[in-house]
Amino acid sequence: MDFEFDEIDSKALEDLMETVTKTSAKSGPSPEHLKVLTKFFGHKTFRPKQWEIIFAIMDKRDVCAIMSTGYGKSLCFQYPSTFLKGVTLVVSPLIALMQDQVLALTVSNIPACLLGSAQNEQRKVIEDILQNKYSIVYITPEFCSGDLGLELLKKMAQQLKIVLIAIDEAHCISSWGHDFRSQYRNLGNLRQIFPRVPVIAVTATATTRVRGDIVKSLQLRDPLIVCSGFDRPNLYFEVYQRAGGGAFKDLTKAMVYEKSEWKFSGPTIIYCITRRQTEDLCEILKNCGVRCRVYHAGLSQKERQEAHEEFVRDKVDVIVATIAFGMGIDKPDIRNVIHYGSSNSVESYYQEVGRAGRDGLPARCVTIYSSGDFQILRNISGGSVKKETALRQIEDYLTTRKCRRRFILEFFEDEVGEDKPKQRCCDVCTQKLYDNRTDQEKYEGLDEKGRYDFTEDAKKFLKTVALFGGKCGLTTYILFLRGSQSTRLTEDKRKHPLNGCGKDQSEEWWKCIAKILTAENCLSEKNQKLSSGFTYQALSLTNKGQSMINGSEKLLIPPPSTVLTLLKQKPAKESVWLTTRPVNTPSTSKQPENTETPEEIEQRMSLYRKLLDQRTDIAAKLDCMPYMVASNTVLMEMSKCKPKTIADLRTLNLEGFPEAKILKFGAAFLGVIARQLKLNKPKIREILLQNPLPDVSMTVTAEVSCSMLESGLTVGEIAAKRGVTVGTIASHLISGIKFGFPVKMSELGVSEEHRDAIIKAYRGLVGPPLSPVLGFNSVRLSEMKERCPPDFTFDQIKTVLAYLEVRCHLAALNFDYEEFEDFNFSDVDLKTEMKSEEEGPPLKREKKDCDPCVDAILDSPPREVKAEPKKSKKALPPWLVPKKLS
Ligand SMILES: Nc1ncnc2c1ncn2[C@@H]1O[C@H](COP(=O)(O)OP(=O)(O)OP(=O)(O)O)[C@@H](O)[C@H]1O
Repeated sequence: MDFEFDEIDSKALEDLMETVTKTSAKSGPSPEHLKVLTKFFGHKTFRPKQWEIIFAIMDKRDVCAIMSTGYGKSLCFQYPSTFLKGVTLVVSPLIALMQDQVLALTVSNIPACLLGSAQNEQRKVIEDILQNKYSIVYITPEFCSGDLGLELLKKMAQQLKIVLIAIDEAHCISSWGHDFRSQYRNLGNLRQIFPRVPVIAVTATATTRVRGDIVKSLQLRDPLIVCSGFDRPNLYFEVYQRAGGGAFKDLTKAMVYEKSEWKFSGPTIIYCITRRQTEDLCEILKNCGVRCRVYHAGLSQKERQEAHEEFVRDKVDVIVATIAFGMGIDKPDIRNVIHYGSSNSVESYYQEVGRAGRDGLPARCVTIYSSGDFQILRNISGGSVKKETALRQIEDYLTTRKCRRRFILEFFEDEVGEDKPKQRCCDVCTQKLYDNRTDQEKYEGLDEKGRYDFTEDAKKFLKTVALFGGKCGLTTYILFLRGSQSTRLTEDKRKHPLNGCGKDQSEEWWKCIAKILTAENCLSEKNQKLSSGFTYQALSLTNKGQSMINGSEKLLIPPPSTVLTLLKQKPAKESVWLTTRPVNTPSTSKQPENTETPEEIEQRMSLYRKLLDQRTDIAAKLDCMPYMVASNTVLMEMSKCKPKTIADLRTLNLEGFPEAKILKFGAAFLGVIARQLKLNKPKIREILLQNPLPDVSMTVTAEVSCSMLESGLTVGEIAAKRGVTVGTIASHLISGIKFGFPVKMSELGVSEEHRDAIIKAYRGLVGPPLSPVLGFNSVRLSEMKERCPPDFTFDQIKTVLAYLEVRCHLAALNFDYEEFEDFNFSDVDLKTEMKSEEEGPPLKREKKDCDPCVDAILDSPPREVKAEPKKSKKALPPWLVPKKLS
């Protein structure tokens, strides 16, 4: 194996192992365990269940772990081989998933490989495995049970130190599970091949029945059963009904409004019910400038792969998909999972939203549905009793008025805590926390008992059903009620006086009325099959419904939650602050106060975006996913702390950014930070463009020479390349100085001695205090030349004067001048000078702080001038006041 944990030699390791087995799981990991964890995985601590599991494995005990998505199951089976310096064999059902994991491990310098049945370099990989080159070997269940696989496994058992057998997605073993794979059934023979090696079975979902099946099939011996629970505290659940203003408007509920644009707050999956819906929605989003792709089973394998790749590589922000987009999405930073249309069961829903926020950061799970979705789902699923029950359960979830998290946890028979609204939990809790008004205080049209009078609308609906003889479905009745002139209605119905009697209410409203009437036993549903095979539900009158049409009985009931959301809301009292956005929800937990100014935040975000770009470049070069290089959190932290050296990076101890990544990618990120820090200072060229020196111009040819100098050529080389004299190039560069090109004085043959002497000569000629901006152009060069030593050239004199001119101009504009190294002095010096003018004699300055150029100016005897009126504390000394400030 070519990875080493060099601080531990093998003797020490044996001693350590003894200590490990003697240590109890409760006493927690030792410093050595944590050292390995940080070095290879970049984590500071184990999550509680992780350590329990890892301890059991190292104690040679079998484990069956049921841990929620994103809990960190992989670490449980990846860690033991790095710590024990052995090999772990992982059986996993999906090649794509294994490829991702192998890539991620390789990036972190943990040697890993993958063996599948249909693989090109099988022989080479097998050779390398047997030469102990890999710490983690991924293998498909099919390969495992083939002849070649069995032979390899036996050799591995004889020749290598196998420390663990891991069965990932272990629910595939059970026909009771939702993804049964027959090849998983044969995995029990691993026990015979590796009798003394501990086995771990991991899955995110397993009922008690499936769990029993796993233990039995894999022949686990007295396994430690660990269940992390189903709760995903970082997920925020929200549900909205489609409002009828178009799909984009609906989706804005799941978006954020930033800089006059609606955006998704990060990588997003939008699930739709049908392929057609995915395509329509994708088109709408594309037209609104969202980078998105569609994914469904009707696309070719290549198209699906491309869409998947573009999403995981951050080339598109949104994937609009059917549930075909599922297993094998390892992307940890998905910020939103949106169901545009209801899911078909609570199980599928929770599995789908489980793909959000696997990195542990907040993520949103938003459902935007319409009651019509259930009919579409019924048509797709065929309407078995099991499917019908599943649909009822998800509908209950969508319409519940209790905490949605609680609903889910109760559904999975998981532990539920106290029944009170919580922060950052779901839209229902948020509503309760921030708006504790009763329904009648909140919505219009409710009586003091919170009831709504549906009598009039109920009668309209029932009359419509009667008119159609109870033979039609909901859609037809609603078309009629809302005054449609569609040819789906016969002419007599289009012209009927009742046509349009309910046009002042929305489609969604009428769907709710139908539901209420069904629940009240006034309507009955019956499945009808058309000759085309399509089924629909006909709604007909019951006796109770019939008698309600002409009776005086009122339908005065508390409205179901679906209706409430359609009622007009009364304005909230000022003190009631309403939000359903988790990101905006204030937390009572202690949050560090952000003391950044808006400019600082903008700078940090600009750096963050550049770090993201750098990550994309690195990932493209390595052909891996960006999140494998560094997580968003790591980059966010870098943009906050702005490390300057590799040592700084190490000190930051960034979660999930281990030593291997620091060494591989640290320099690239540090480069971005260094560039940004410099860039944050306004570029002198930009300042001079906006506030040009008076009476200066620059030719195109001069610009070319300046650019060539910037590209690294010397003055001589530029002259040779352009076929002109050095003097010509010098004149180009001198004009460039006045436009902010950072030409070094030394490049034009000006030493510090030259500079000081020229400034002295200038001062002698013009006299203090200098008014450089006014003075430079009027200076006679021949006079200057006479005042300088004879070997000084005109170009040297012009260079220093050009610098002095820019320098003073910038000082007047209150900019600093770090780009002009030769004239680099801090603002403190200038301010000191300003202060001295305003408040008395200048402070004695330490020589090392002073810029010789400025000293030369400042040290000259004062000249009497008419004092300029003081404008502000920041007023400049008169000699620095430019002619014109734009
Ligand atoms: N001890 C830890 N400390 C901090 N982060 C961790 C720790 N263990 C795992 N993680 C992080 O948690 C995230 C999810 O880990 P992992 O992919 O192993 O989850 P999982 O349980 O296998 O999820 P899934 O069911 O989706 O496959 C990863 O970003 C991983 O780096």
